[in-house]
Amino acid sequence: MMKISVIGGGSWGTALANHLAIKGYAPVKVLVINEKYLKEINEKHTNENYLPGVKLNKNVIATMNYEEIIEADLIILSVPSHEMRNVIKTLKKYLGEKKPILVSTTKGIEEGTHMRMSQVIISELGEEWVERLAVLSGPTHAEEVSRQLPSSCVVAAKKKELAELVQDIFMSPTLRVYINPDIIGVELGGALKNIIALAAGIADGLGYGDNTKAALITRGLTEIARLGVAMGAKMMTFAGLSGLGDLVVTCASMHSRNRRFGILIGQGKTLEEATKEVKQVAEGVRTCRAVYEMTRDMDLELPIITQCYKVLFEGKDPEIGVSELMTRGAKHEIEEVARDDFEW
Ligand SMILES: NC(=O)c1ccc[n+]([C@@H]2O[C@H](COP(=O)([O-])OP(=O)(O)OC[C@H]3O[C@@H](n4cnc5c(N)ncnc54)[C@H](O)[C@@H]3O)[C@@H](O)[C@H]2O)c1
Ligand SMILES: O=P(O)(O)OC[C@H](O)CO
Repeated sequence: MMKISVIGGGSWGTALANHLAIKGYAPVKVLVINEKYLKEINEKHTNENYLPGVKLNKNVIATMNYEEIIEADLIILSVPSHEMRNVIKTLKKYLGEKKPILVSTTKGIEEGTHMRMSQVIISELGEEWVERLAVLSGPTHAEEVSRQLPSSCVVAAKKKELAELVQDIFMSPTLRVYINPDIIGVELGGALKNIIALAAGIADGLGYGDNTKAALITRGLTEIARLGVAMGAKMMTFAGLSGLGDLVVTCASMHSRNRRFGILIGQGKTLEEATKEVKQVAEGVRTCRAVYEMTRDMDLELPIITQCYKVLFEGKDPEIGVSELMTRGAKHEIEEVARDDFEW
């Protein structure tokens, strides 16, 4: 059986390690950066800060040692996007000649470079790693996967054989895994939905209703697809698990850190206050800034993302932001590129 390890002992890394340990992989080593979590996972088999109330499989073993992590045939990356480059730089030092499969589960875009996570990884490790790298994304809150509630996700990789191998490793009666060759679309779906989840949370915080939420989800998906296609993704990927699927779960669930962050902003809290209160990583905040900067000079209409940026980073009153979204010029619902069957 393959040896598996995980870098990032937060909610998602721990939930995935537990999932694979339940499937029979043993041990699944998880890199943590704090003695407290090391002791708690190895002695009590819990990670209360990140997965309250969840009893972990005894084969989930925490370590603070990269030497143990690189012994694996497959390494899962579950760190915040702003830490990915540092993590890969460190990993590279330990890898030497080893070439494990890497599975990125991080949903974000790097600020400054505007790279997707797989691009960050390849830029540090080199092009020869493209065929060793897969991306896993989809509507999978750690709180539910760790309780084995039926969930589904998607794996993208350059080579079909690698996507199928990773599919087989993660697939279980409670986690159904699909494959998709569109790495760009799968990564962007997971990263961009976080911005729309912030916007949905802001609308909730303002006291708006389900109609508002549905409008944000639907028109948010249009923006995700518009930007995604401009960046080389395939349109249909956004109708899948890493697009619509993850967007729905994140905008609707109180598990979502991004949605909870947005609610606090809608209630009038500052960026700093919301960051302190949510504690764990709300990826949409950095991703919103990265996307705003990346697209500022592009001829792309991204009204929800733009208003979200202005509310988060320019102190704009969110009610004014919503009002400006509502009072833009009248529009056709369907994108120009797909309008052939929709003209009068
Ligand atoms: N939580 C979920 O339900 C979920 C589901 C799917 C994908 N994701 C994605 O997975 C990524 C991680 O999310 P999370 O929910 O686990 O976040 P989290 O805040 O719960 O945990 C992040 C973990 O990364 C660790 N970490 C930070 N810097 C590190 C470093 N340099 N080296 C090693 N570890 C480091 C932290 O100590 C923490 O344990 C995010 O991109 C998120 O979008 C999360
Ligand atoms: O808690 P969030 O908002 O980071 O969402 C977690 C996952 O991306 C849901 O699939």
